[in-house]
Amino acid sequence: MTTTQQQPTLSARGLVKRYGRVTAIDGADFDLYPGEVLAVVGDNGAGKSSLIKALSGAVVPDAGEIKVDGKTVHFKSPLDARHYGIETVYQDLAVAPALDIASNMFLGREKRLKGPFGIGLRKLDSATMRTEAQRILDDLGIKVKSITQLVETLSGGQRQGVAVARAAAFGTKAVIMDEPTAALGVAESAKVLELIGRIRDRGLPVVLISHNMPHVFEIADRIHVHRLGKRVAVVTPKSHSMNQVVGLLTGALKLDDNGEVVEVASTTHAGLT
Ligand SMILES: Nc1ncnc2c1ncn2[C@@H]1O[C@H](COP(=O)(O)OP(=O)(O)OP(=O)(O)O)[C@@H](O)[C@H]1O
Repeated sequence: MTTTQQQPTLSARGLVKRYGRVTAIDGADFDLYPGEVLAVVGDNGAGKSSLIKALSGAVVPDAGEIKVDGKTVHFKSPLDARHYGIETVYQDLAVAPALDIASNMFLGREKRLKGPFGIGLRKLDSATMRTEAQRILDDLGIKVKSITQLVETLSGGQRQGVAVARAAAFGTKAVIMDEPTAALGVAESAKVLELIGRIRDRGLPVVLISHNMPHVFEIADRIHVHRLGKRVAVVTPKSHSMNQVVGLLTGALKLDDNGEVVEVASTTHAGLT
């Protein structure tokens, strides 16, 4: 159960990221608490991807602060974020289709044989990697024919499962997922959502970027609404309706000082230059 009395696992204050004249993140705040699935929603171009890229080390923000377990961090690359236990599953998945499942699970973290074969000849310990990869998939309830199956022979949902399982296996603080169900059918999406729930229940908080409101309402504990480069609201599927969340992300609605949803008077394009 999430309470905002806890210390966030991953948080940010006042993040800014500019690409030339475009301000993709404009003073954004962010909080992920232990034991939760936090959905990040927003219109196209709101800056969701840029925000998670900053949180996962893929871009370096121009200003602002990121903290892991309350300690300020300065990620210079995704590897830095990984060292802190933050794993990201990107939209394009970054799996190697021509390699088998076990090799994909250990991509960049290959195990070498002990002794002269491993140290001198850098021979891979394929047997151990296969056993461990199988255990990870079994733990998460992901079924595949064989751990030595090439990833290119898997369905989109199974590939997503391998990428998510890899993140869940190596992440110790958080798993961030950018639109994990975007390319999947109904049944495969349901499996990925189930998997997200299982990862959360095993104690690893998940950040889920999604345009799919029914998915968000099905799985998220809290919803971070992003608009024009910043966080404009945090609500829950229990306290707010899908229509309200859509209103908040389009700017038709806003939260007032008491946290109540109110309509925004129609604007006359003030502020647009
Ligand atoms: N590498 C880049 N170079 C230039 N502009 C960029 C770059 N990445 C993002 N932007 C711009 O920053 C803004 C925010 O983009 P971002 O991809 O973070 O938004 P998003 O909310 O994830 O959008 P979508 O839902 O469409 O993926 C957009 O105007 C986008 O065009």
